[in-house]
Amino acid sequence: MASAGADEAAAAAVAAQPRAAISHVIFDMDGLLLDTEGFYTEVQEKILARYGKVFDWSLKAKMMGKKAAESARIFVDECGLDGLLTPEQFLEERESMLQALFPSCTKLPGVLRLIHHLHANGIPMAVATGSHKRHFALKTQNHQVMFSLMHHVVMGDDPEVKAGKPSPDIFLAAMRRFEGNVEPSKCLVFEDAPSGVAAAKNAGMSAVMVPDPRLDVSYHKGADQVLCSLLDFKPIEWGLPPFNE
Ligand SMILES: O=P(O)(O)OC[C@H](O)CO
Ligand SMILES: [Mg+2]
Repeated sequence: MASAGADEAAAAAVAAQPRAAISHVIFDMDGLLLDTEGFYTEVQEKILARYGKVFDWSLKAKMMGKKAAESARIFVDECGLDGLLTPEQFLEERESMLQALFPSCTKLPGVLRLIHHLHANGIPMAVATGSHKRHFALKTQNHQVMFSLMHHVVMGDDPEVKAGKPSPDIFLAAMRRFEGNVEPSKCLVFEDAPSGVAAAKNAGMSAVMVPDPRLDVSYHKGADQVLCSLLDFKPIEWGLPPFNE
């Protein structure tokens, strides 16, 4: 067993050489802060079952994190539903089911601890979500306090977000809305989706991925760090103030 002295020396070494000198943090929302991805899966499984098809995780990996219209197009194309269902009909069909589910969403493990810690230490935070304004309101209605700690939120239907993730648009817009002149290399993005990790990297930022365990590990590549849960995040590795526990 390592001695207390050895533990302290290891912590000092990590602090002396962080992976990056992060000053600003940007969070994805669905599947990262809020446990909403299961709702999308459930509803999409139901719609696809009507066509005798099964919704699987390779399709999920392509759809998650995207703007609604983009993920609808992927759903129709990948499932071979052209001529049977348009992307617009798909969005309309899933809408009432999603609206009923979103308000009951819960926070994912470790979210509150990390956000309160960063806030207490004066680290500016933002949210960058592919969700549009109407869905954002439904998902966050029971999590207002947490979102009030964000400097700002950028949504998928924001005029500055021309293309959804993996385009860097949303993360660059989030970066520009912080006060001062913030460099991408100083921004750390937390994401659950492969397209979100790619968007962060395309923006020149660091990316910590917290994927669903059902997502194949081949989708982890590109992330600077992959964690099972936000509870495993060690701020000191990124030049951020350490937890006090
Ligand atoms: O993961 P987010 O927060 O970018 O949300 C994207 C979609 O709304 C859900 O996949
Ligand atoms: Mg997400």
